[in-house]
Amino acid sequence: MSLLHTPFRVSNNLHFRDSRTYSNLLCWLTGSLIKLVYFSRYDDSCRDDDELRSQNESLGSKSDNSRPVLGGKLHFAKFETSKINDCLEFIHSMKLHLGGGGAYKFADLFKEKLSVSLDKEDEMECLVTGANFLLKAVHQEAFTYLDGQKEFAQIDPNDLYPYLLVNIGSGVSMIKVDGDGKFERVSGTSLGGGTFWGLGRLLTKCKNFDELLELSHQGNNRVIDMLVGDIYGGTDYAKIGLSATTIASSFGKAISDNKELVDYKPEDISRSLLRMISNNIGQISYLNALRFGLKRIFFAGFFIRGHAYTMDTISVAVNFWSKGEAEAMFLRHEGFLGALGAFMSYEKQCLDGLTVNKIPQRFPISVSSAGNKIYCSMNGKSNGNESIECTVYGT
Ligand SMILES: Nc1ncnc2c1ncn2[C@@H]1O[C@H](COP(=O)(O)OP(=O)(O)O)[C@@H](O)[C@H]1O
Ligand SMILES: CC(C)(COP(=O)(O)O)[C@@H](O)C(=O)NCCC(=O)O
Repeated sequence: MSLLHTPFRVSNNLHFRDSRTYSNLLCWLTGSLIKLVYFSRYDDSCRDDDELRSQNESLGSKSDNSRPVLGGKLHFAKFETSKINDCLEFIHSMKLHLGGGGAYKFADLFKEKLSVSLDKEDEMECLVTGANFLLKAVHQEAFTYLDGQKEFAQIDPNDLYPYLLVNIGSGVSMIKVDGDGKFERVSGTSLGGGTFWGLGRLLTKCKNFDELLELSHQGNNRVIDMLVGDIYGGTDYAKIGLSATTIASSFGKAISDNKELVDYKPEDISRSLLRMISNNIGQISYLNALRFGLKRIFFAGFFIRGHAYTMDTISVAVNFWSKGEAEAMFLRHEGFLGALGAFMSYEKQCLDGLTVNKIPQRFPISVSSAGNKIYCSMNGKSNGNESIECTVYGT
C-alpha cells in the first residue's frame, strides 16, 4: 500500500463534553479523490439534548441520562486530489481542523496550513468497518439496479455475513467479509476506475471524469466492440449460450476497421470502455463469490458514481455468469466506506465507551456494533455530498 493510498485521520484533542463547537473530521486521501467525513453538532438553540434523548427513546433506543448527548450530522464531501488546496480551504473555512482526521503524502501540507498531524489507518480494515456500519445502520443503503429499476434491499443486520465487498477505486479489491473486523482480501484487479478514467482521458481527450461518464450516455459500443453476431454472420452461437449481441471482443472492431482514433466518436469509445471495465469487474467478482459460496456481492468505490449504465452492466455480468444465482448490490455511500471506517475507528480509539446513536426518522433499525447501539436516518441525495443525522453519547 503506497502512502498515497493510505487513509489518515488528524490527531487532535477532542473536547467531547464541552462540545458546542464539536466537529470531528476524518479525511481520506487516496489516488484520485479525497473524501471527508465530519460530524457537526446541532446548534443548541435548534434542539436540546433532552429532546434528542426523548426522541431516541420514543423510537426504541435506550439512553443513559447520566451521559452527555450530542445531536448532529455526519457529513460527506469529496475533492479531486489535484484540488488539495480547495480541500484545505474548505477544512479551514469550516474550522474542521480544530476537531479531528486525514494522509501522509500531504502530511507537511496539513501541518503547515492547518497545524494538524496525520495518523495512518489500515485501508482494508477501514473499508470493511465502513461497509459494515452502513449496511447495518443506514436504512436504504444497499440497492439492486437492473434494467433501469432501482430497488432497495432489506438487509437484516443479524444476517449480513458472509458477503463479498468489491471496492472499485483506482484499482479493485475484493474482500470476503465474515463479521466485524473479520475479513480477507481474496482477490483484486488492476483494471479499475483508474483504468477507465486513464484510458478514457487518453483516447477521448476528456478533461474530467464526469465529462467522460456523460459521453458514455450517448455512445454506442457496437461501433467498436466486436459482437458474437459480427463473427457468426449476425446469428447467435446458441450451442454455447452466446447471443448475437454478446460482446465477443471489447474494442475488437478497431483491429479490422481501416480507421484511426480520430474516426471514432469519443462517445462510442467511452461507452465501450465503460462496458469493458464494468463487465470484467462483474465477472471476476462473481467468480470470487462462487469460489467462497457467497450469495451477496456489494459493489462500492467512486468508480460507480451511481451511474445507471455502470451499475446495469455490473448487474448483468453478475446475473449472466451466475445464471441468476447471485445478485449485485450497490451502496448509496459507495465512495465513503474507507473514510467512514476510519472515522468509526477514531471514535473507538479516542472516545472510549462512546455510543453513536443515530436518529431514525421513519425506519428505525437497531444494530449492535462493538456493543453499541446505532440508529440512523439519511438526508440528501445518494452518492453526493449528503449527511446522516445522528446523536452521540459520551461516557
Ligand atoms: N471527479 C472524479 N475525478 C476522478 N476520478 C473520479 C471522479 N469521480 C469518480 N471517479 C472515479 O473514481 C475512481 C477513484 O475511486 P475512489 O473510490 O475514490 O478510489 P481511490 O481510493 O483509488 O481514489 C477514479 O479512478 C475514477 O474512475
Ligand atoms: C492497491 C489498492 C488496494 C489501492 O486501493 P484504491 O486506492 O485503488 O482504492 C487497489 O488499487 C487494488 O486492490 N488494486 C488491485 C491490485 C491487484 O490485486 O491486482
